[in-house]
Amino acid sequence: MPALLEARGLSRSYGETPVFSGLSLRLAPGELVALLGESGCGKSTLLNCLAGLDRPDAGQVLLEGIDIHELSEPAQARLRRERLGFVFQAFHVLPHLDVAGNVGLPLLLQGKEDPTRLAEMLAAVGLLDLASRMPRQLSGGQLQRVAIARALIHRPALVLADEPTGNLDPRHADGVLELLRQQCREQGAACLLVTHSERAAALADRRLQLGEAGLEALL
Ligand SMILES: Nc1ncnc2c1ncn2[C@@H]1O[C@H](COP(=O)(O)OP(=O)(O)OP(=O)(O)O)[C@@H](O)[C@H]1O
Repeated sequence: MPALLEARGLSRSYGETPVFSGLSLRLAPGELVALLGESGCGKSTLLNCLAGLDRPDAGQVLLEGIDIHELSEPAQARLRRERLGFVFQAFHVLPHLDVAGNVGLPLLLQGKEDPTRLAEMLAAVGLLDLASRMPRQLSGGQLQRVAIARALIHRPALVLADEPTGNLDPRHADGVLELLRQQCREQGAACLLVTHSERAAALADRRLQLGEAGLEALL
């Protein structure tokens, strides 16, 4: 099967300090892959390079066959807006928009507002009753669920999620994992999920470990 996402020979350093070098990775459509590794090993840096939010020092990232780092800035931004769902570790919820405004933003930016889809996503993460709340009035777990719903509402081909269940109780964590699985199963999306949770990793189709030896498959 052709890869939905393919990274070849990715390297990234901060100054003289390498974070990783020569990493290669393939995600097929419909796959949910867990990315594990100790704190500070470079998981977020890798996700940022895969999303085009950070530039690797060497290597290529192909999303649906397109080398994203070769695109102009506006073309890259458009590709991210349309094909990518990114769940940031720090949420990056916009403080001046309410819950519905944040979750609906990807559709608004594409000129494809869809109140039915918005209600469906809010319900899926248990935030329908909080649709008009402002972010400052939300708990950490609620903010995390806003970030998940916003990442999935436009049915992205690729989901990159940085510890999306880190702030959630087991019930909500299971709900979020089920949503990610559904996105893979029903939309053929590929999902790379950074997690420290055994429970989340156990639900993935494959597990990869990032460490000093690079990316290794875990059985
Ligand atoms: N802007 C930066 N300048 C210098 N070093 C950085 C910068 N950002 C990250 N680092 C370093 O790069 C390494 C990888 O960081 P990264 O955030 O990718 O790790 P991580 O595996 O996601 O960690 P965690 O599991 O704690 O979130 C760390 O040692 C970190 O200190």
